[in-house]
Amino acid sequence: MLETRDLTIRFGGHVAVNAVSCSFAPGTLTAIVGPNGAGKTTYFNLISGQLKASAGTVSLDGRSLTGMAPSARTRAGLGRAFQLTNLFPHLTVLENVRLAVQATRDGTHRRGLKLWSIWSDHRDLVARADEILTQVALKAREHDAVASLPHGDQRKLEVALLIALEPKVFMFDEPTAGMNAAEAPVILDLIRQLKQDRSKTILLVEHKMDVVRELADRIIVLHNGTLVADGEPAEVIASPVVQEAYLGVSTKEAA
Ligand SMILES: Nc1ncnc2c1ncn2[C@@H]1O[C@H](COP(=O)(O)OP(=O)(O)OP(=O)(O)O)[C@@H](O)[C@H]1O
Repeated sequence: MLETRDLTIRFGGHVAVNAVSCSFAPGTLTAIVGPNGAGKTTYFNLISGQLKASAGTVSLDGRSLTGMAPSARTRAGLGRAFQLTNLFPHLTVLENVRLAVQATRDGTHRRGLKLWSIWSDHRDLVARADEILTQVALKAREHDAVASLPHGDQRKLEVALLIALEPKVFMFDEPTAGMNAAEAPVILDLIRQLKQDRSKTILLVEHKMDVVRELADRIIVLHNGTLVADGEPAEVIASPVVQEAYLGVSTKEAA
C-alpha cells in the first residue's frame, strides 16, 4: 500500500499541494485529475522524491520513503515513467532495456567471477529484455539507437524500462501526451496489461476523460492543491465538485 499523509509543498506563499492524505492499494488503478495547475504533477514529484515536501509523509508497505532520494524510492518499489533523460541515447533499445533489467537484478544475482555464471546471467538478462520488448511492441526496433527513435517509440521504451525495474507502484504522468492516434492505443494497451497483475498499484495523471473512464478503478480530484473528491469513476465524474471544478474547464475533453 502506497500512502501519503498530509503531504504538502509550498512555493513561496503558494501551497501547490495542500495536506493530501491518500492510500493507493495494489490491484487498483487510480486516476488523478484536476484542472491545469491543480498540483497533479507536483503531487507525483513529492511521491517520487523529485521534490522535497514542506510537510507530510510518504510510505510504501509501511516503510517511510519521506526524505529518501528518488533513486532510493525506485529501489524501494516506486516506478515512474520518465522522459528519456536517464537513458543511454547512443546505445540500442535492447541494450538500454538489458541494463535496466540488470540494474534491478544486481545485488540479488551477483555470483562472483565465474565465467559460466556471467554468461548465463547475460543470456537471462537478454531473454528478459527481449520478452519486455515484445510486450511493448518494440522488438522490431531492438537494434536501433535510442536517439533515432520516433517519439511514440520513445514513450514505449519508457514503459519498457519501467517494466524492467519490476516496481510495486507504476506512476504515469500523461503517458500518451504528444502521441498520434496510432501510437496512443499501444501505451493504453500496455497499461491495461499491467492492470491484470493484481499485485501492482498504478497511478495515472490524465487529462483525457475517455481514457480515465475506461482505465480507472478510482478517481481522485485535486483542485488548488487540495483533494476535493475521491471515489468510483462514475460517481466522481458526476459529482458537482468535479462538474464545476474540472469538467467546466475542459468540457471538450470530457465529451
Ligand atoms: N518548482 C516550482 N516552483 C514554483 N511553483 C511551482 C513549481 N512547480 C509547480 N509550481 C506551481 O504549482 C502549481 C501546481 O502545478 P502542477 O504542475 O503540479 O499542476 P498540474 O495539476 O500538474 O497541472 P497541468 O495539468 O497543467 O500539468 C502551479 O500553480 C504551478 O505553477
